[in-house]
Amino acid sequence: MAKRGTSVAAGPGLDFLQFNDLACETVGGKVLFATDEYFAPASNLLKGALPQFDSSAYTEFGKWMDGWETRRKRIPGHDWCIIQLGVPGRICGFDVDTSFFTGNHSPRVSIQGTCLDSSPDFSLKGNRTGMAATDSEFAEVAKLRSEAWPELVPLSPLMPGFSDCCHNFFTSSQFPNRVTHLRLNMYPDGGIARLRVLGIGQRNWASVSTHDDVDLVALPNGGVCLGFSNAHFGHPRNMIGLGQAVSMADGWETARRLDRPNKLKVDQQGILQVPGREWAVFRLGHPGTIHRVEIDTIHFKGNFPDSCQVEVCSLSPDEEVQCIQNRWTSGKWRLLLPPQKLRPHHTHRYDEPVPSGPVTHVRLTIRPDGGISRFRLFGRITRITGAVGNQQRPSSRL
Ligand SMILES: NC(=O)NC(NC(N)=O)C(=O)[O-]
Repeated sequence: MAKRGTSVAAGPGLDFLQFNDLACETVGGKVLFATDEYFAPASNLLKGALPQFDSSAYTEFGKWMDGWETRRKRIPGHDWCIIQLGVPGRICGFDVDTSFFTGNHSPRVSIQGTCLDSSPDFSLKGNRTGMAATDSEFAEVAKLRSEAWPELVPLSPLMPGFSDCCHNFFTSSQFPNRVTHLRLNMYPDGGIARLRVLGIGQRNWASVSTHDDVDLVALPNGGVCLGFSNAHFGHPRNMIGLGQAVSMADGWETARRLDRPNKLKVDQQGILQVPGREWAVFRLGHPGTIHRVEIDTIHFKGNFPDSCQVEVCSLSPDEEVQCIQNRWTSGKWRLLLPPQKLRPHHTHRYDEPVPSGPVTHVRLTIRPDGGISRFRLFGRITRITGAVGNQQRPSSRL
């Protein structure tokens, strides 16, 4: 198990904790089956919000807990559930978060995974607190033969959910294949607050034509954040999530920079002249040519950035490794979108960016600081050799 607070390698210089959560309910992840949901339903595992605790909250079944919690087992066997990922992809690691489960946390887990051709047509519905799986649900799930799925995390101990040790990190680098479904096993029973499944989406690009318009940086299309200067209030990966942001927490928000001058000056376009900036770098899901940029400041009203700019480059796998290792201080960046004044709570559409040719990486820079809720890069895929795209990367690298 990887220790809390340490960087967890997912490739040369990469930390899988920065990757996307492919199972979160906000990207369509769902629990299809759970052996038992007596104290709290398994669907809680996939909530986007951080786990909560209310010392005075009880249900008719026992203490209210914000996670998946089964009854104390008095029969042979162990508890498990089947999760359908919202975004199929390569899994680099897991965070099994036991927040607030102390004295009732699951002592051990293992995780299995597979890639199914089609989604099973059954799924748990509604609040299942107080329920165990029925015989017909067991018969349905038996058809998946999930007990034989490859093991991504072997049987491993879990720490209880005290605030200093509630994150149990596991790497999954030994399993390079695309995954659509997981089986989470608790031995023998107990509670887990959240399961974060960290990886990179993998779309089937063979079915996409070079004439189709696609968001090349979107999470389901394989976009991934590979570096950033500041993520104090919200991680930049949130910007490539599905749909419109639900709140400020669903976007990228930096801390206020401390180097903002006492008296502010603007240039002729009304853009603030300040020394400070914040940035985030993404690898596109597929190399492509970008012809439309969207920058959304929805929800950021008193804290939107004054301006932004977008740069692009095309990197080979080795060049990408070098850039990650030197924290993106190098790179062959070209301007895609020159500095633009931004407005609060607004979707900015730029239909005529600088023609750039095929690119693999993008850097969004904001001045001096603030929040962006969504970042979209519409374009067309280009089938080029030698450049980095998730679908073309050797299995030894992400
Ligand atoms: N106090 C508890 O949490 N007890 C039990 N759990 C719930 N949720 O009531 C248990 O022992 O598993």
